[in-house]
Amino acid sequence: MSELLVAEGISARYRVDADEPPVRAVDDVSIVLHEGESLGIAGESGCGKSTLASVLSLNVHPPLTVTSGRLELAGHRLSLTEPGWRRQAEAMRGKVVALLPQGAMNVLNPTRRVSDFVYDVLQSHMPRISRKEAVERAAERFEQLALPRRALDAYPHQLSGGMRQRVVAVVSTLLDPAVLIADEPTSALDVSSQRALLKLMAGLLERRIIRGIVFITHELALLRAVTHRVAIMYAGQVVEVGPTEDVLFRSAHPYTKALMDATIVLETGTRRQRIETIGGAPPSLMAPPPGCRFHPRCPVAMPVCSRETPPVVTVGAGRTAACWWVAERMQQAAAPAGAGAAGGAGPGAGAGEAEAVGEGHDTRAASQ
Ligand SMILES: Nc1ncnc2c1ncn2[C@@H]1O[C@H](COP(=O)(O)OP(=O)(O)OP(=O)(O)O)[C@@H](O)[C@H]1O
Repeated sequence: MSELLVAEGISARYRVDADEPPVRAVDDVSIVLHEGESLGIAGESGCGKSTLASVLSLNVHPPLTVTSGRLELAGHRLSLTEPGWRRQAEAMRGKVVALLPQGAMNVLNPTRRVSDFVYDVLQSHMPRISRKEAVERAAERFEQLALPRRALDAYPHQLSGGMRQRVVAVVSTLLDPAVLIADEPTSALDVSSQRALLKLMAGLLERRIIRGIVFITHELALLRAVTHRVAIMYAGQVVEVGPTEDVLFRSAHPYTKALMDATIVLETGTRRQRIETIGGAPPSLMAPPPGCRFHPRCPVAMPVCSRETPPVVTVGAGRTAACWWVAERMQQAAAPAGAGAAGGAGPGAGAGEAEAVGEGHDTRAASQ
């Protein structure tokens, strides 16, 4: 499968106060989106998902800066720290990559019709397009995706929230971007509007209107519905990547397992959530812990985890996890029988496949 988006070693930080260290919101993240694929990005609130969405969609504005990394988007290469990359990014925004942000429906101006919005969007990239052509182009796309053509004549208040969100989603694809970065696009929608938007996004891919989607959410149920593969983030880093069902139901990384077992708790007075099944809270991204950032909360942490950055281990076909504990288990599983494999992966976990971490906790305890 060919690669549509390749992000390598992306680090991005917010510097809000000169007297304080920057917030290292995304730190050395590498991901790949394949042609025709929907890739989910999940993790607790504050783990850097939206920041990564901003970088991947080339929407990087102060106080956010990119400190390292390379991006390849539909054959266009950008080195995000070289002078001139912003100009290049500006030319690609909307045309090569488009962002559907949280609460996108609110971009519609209440005093103007949807058709005015369509014209504004298209005209800003295609100064010569006539209003008639712009509206016709949108109408065709609406029909293709089973949205009523009459929505173009409506003012935003005449449409439901779900319809407004779908309208903005479709308008964001009018310049035929290769990649759509959808950042929590279904948040604040009721269940039936969520379903309709997910169907619309699947339609965009199936009809090859777009060639790939990065779908950001903290709702794990949605990942199953829309994504082929998923990357799990913790404290600004990717900890596990693989096919969605494998990552969610046969998690390799202790954090993914915790996330799957979690009761997500909304913290009073904020829109942040934390996981209740494991103690502690995610670290401050101004001063993340050394080694593995999850080690202070990890039920299977080893001494090395607090000292050294974990290796990225292949745990199956197209699956990786960044974890010392997983690395040790893979090594044990690969060792010949009787060669000190006590406490290694259990039955069914061959050299190329780590077993789900849930059972692994018990196995490891037995080996100590
Ligand atoms: N404009 C900003 N200025 C300073 N820090 C920011 C800003 N936006 C985000 N951050 C910080 O960057 C870190 C990552 O935030 P980000 O919004 O990317 O996470 P997230 O996983 O998308 O969270 P959520 O699910 O709540 O949107 C957090 O520590 C957050 O407080």
